[in-house]
Amino acid sequence: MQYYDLCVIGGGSIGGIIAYYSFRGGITNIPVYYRSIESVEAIMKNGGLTIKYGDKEYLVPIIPVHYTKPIGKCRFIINTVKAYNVKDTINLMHKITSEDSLILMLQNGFGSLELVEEKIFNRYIAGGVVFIGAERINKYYIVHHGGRTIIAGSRRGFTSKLLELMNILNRGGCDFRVTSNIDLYRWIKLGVNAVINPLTAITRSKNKIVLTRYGRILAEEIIDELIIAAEKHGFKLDKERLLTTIFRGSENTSENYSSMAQDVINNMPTEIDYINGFIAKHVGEKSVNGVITRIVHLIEESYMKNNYNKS
Ligand SMILES: NC(=O)C1=CN([C@@H]2O[C@H](COP(=O)(O)OP(=O)(O)OC[C@H]3O[C@@H](n4cnc5c(N)ncnc54)[C@H](OP(=O)(O)O)[C@@H]3O)[C@@H](O)[C@H]2O)C=CC1
Ligand SMILES: CC(C)(CO)C(=O)C(=O)O
Repeated sequence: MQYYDLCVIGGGSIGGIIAYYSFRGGITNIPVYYRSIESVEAIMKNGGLTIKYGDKEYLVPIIPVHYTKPIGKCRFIINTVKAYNVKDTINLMHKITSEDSLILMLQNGFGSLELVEEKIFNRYIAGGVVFIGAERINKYYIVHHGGRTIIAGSRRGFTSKLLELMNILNRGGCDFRVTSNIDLYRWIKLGVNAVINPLTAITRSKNKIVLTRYGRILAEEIIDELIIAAEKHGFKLDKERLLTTIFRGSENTSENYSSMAQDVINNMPTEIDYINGFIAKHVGEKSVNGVITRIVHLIEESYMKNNYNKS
């Protein structure tokens, strides 16, 4: 059985950026798993992933693999598929891990980490929040639009494996940090995504739309409800600090189309249920977050002609 140091499941925008930092951090053989044969073939033809960062392009020589044909076990597995695809990767994660492996889930919103914690035992599992803007231009070409911080932590207790992963990614230029309170950061990141993602998706705009007058008004309305939801889970968030984080996030990634805006532009399903829909479940369906969730679902319905199976 072949052993790899690090594997990525889902080599889209964020998975590609993780492969880039890992490669620069000294990991040379990186299997990256994809859902479609088209992605595997396009990346093989290109000789790897091309990452544009600033005005430079880097070729990252990954090993593209279809998710139904695993090629070996991995010490670190970084899962960067969309939240609604996580359930399809559970089997793969079982196959490519051993009891010594660490799985890091990097999806936005709530639900993905919980699902993996529920389904996978005898493995180290961690969650992380990503403050990076990345855009997938085509199957093999990804643009890094700014930000370089990832905060990760395990809800099953401290593991030094996360520090090992931190060393690799830090060497590669990523500001990867480890926390003992990952849920606090997941709530803060939920605030960032609950504002930036639907506002950019509805308007099909770059992240800087949030910095406009109505962007700021809506941000406050969304965040007021998020604070109530967080309190129900025992987290007291400060509104002004949260808004500062959100607006700074929009500035740092101002030229990025959020992952949800990219979904809408590409006629794909969105993660709205894991983000604003999750907040609405706590504060009522008639809330601002409830309305935003329904508007984004309406937009999805306008282009989803049964050509993609979300279930
Ligand atoms: N884009 C961004 O700027 C940011 C995104 N995030 C979060 O990161 C996560 C990933 O988003 P993003 O990178 O934008 O997503 P993308 O849509 O760009 O990429 C998703 C990737 O997952 C692959 N995939 C889907 N199903 C499977 C499967 N069953 N097995 C293996 N691979 C699979 C797809 O394969 P294929 O190519 O074959 O379709 C694709 O390569 C999301 O939760 C998002 O919210 C967080 C911060 C910033
Ligand atoms: C950080 C941000 C807002 C970057 O665009 C993101 O998480 C996303 O696009 O999903």
